[in-house]
Amino acid sequence: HYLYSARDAFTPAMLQGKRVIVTGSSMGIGEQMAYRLAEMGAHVVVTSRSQEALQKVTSRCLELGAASAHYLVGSMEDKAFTESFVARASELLGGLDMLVLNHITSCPMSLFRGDMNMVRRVMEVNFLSYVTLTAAAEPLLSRSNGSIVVVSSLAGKVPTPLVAPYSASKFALDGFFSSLRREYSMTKVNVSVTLCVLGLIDTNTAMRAVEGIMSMPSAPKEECALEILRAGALRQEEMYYGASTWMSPLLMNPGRKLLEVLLSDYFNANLFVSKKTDP
Ligand SMILES: NC(=O)C1=CN([C@@H]2O[C@H](COP(=O)(O)OP(=O)(O)OC[C@H]3O[C@@H](n4cnc5c(N)ncnc54)[C@H](OP(=O)(O)O)[C@@H]3O)[C@@H](O)[C@H]2O)C=CC1
Ligand SMILES: C[C@H](CCC(=O)NCC(=O)O)[C@H]1CC[C@H]2[C@@H]3C(=O)C[C@@H]4C[C@H](O)CC[C@]4(C)[C@H]3CC[C@]12C
Repeated sequence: HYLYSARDAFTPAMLQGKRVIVTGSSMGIGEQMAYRLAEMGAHVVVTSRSQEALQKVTSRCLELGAASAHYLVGSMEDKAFTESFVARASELLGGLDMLVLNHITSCPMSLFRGDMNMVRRVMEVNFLSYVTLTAAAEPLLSRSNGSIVVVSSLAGKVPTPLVAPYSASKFALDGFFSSLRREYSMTKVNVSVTLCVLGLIDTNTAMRAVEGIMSMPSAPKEECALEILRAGALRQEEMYYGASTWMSPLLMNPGRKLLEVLLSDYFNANLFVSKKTDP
């Protein structure tokens, strides 16, 4: 009943006029999220390293009905770009209602053989830049009672060979953003955090990456994009898409949820009267 009623509660009007950032949106799932938002009449800012691709995406967003569409070019490996990005994007939007963290750096599927530069780059782009963007967005999202949407993977819940650095970055997202969600709840910060756990999606990147390595059914990026935005708009804690139906109950991990609640009783409640609490 809960899942059915939750799905019914979503209407495109929920995102009409909303001010939304989508990172990693020059292609793939991010590009499709920009188009779904445009179709719903949202204000969008898209970003990645490729200006030409972003120009095409923003033009298409305006054709599809976006209330406004802008792009900012830069790499999330560049700390100066990452640290200034949210301020620049929210200037264009006139505020911020939803931050969709989606970008990833490329890393081929292979056995880990000690490539520490690869591990550092993956953790920097796939994880640390998400934290930097969130820190900058938090005051704006608190003001709008907004939402953070974090795009993750089955590989961020299930240890996976051949993608150890990628998997580590996705597990890190779960640890950080699920903990941040607890802090928001305990300090009455009305910002939702949605972790999106995806199976294989038919983007060019993923199809190329798994070719000859794995045979796994893939789900359509267009529908995936809508499901991510639906979960964010409904302020769901987690969403599962593109994995087999029988996987979802296993991924929900009720034991972890129970421990989350039980362990929070051990904390001194006085520490959580304000978000600006020093430990
Ligand atoms: N496709 C799949 O099967 C699955 C995908 N996911 C997740 O979905 C999300 C999107 O995946 P997908 O659409 O396949 O990825 P794509 O490779 O299609 O898109 C990645 C995006 O990130 C951008 N990007 C890459 N490097 C950087 C950088 N250094 N700084 C800023 N932007 C960068 C790319 O643009 P540019 O090159 O122009 O910078 C592009 O827009 C990821 O978080 C991924 O982990 C999760 C599970 C499965
Ligand atoms: C390897 C992909 C990400 C890095 C990349 O862009 N490589 C290409 C390149 O370097 O040019 C991974 C992006 C999505 C992953 C897949 C995913 O997350 C779903 C499954 C999760 C499962 O635990 C393992 C298999 C997955 C299909 C996984 C495989 C690796 C990616 C394609």
